[in-house]
Amino acid sequence: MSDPVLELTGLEKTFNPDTPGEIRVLRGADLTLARGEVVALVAPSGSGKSTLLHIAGLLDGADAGQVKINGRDMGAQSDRRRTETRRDEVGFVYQFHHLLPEFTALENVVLPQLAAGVSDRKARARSEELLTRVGIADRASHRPAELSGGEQQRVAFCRALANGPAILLADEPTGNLDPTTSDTVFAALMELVRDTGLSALIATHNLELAARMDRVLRLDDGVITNGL
Ligand SMILES: Nc1ncnc2c1ncn2[C@@H]1O[C@H](COP(=O)(O)OP(=O)(O)OP(=O)(O)O)[C@@H](O)[C@H]1O
Repeated sequence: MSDPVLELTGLEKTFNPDTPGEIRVLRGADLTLARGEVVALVAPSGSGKSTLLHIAGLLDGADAGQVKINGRDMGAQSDRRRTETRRDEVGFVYQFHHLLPEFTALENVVLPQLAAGVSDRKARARSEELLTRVGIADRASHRPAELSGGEQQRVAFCRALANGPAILLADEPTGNLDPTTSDTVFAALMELVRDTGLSALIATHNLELAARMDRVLRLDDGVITNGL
């Protein structure tokens, strides 16, 4: 595959090893995401989607296997470099928005940029632009509790893209929304992803949404296979 942004090779992960509660979640999972590609990851509940996304996004480590981001083997990097990669090159969206309740929508998008060393003025301008693109610029000064579920999730998309990552990892990004809202919010996410040329790995139970992506992968029995 030409110019992969994310390469997962032979990932293995076992929780509670050598105990009666041992769960072998990943058993040699391989996955490659090309630049600009949007891939659906479909899997039964409990099969390890979140585990795989956490490892891909450097939030958790694998027992074996390799994670390469933009061609760099993450296992060979220092902790500091891995933290910077997670902050600057990977965006996350979860089923629940995880916005900071005491900050406004705009501030929630500004904060990760300040943490990355962007000036306040630039961070605000970028945040306003992102919120405009997902159609909620008029909600910029609202706190999360004053936003609908769909609006909260749109803010979470903007936050994930705030630092201009190369890769978006999304774990059931519209799984918490009613079907109609899920549809429009998902369309907003896809537009944002396509406009920015992002590569995205999006876990979903929703086969209709999965069918709108470039490729569908399945996670079953700890390995990745093609198709539904
Ligand atoms: N930290 C942990 N300690 C022990 N077991 C865990 C841990 N995290 C996940 N598991 C177990 O590993 C398996 C895979 O979990 P994971 O959350 O990755 O699944 P999932 O496919 O994302 O599920 P869902 O679609 O229901 O969110 C589950 O059986 C889960 O209980």
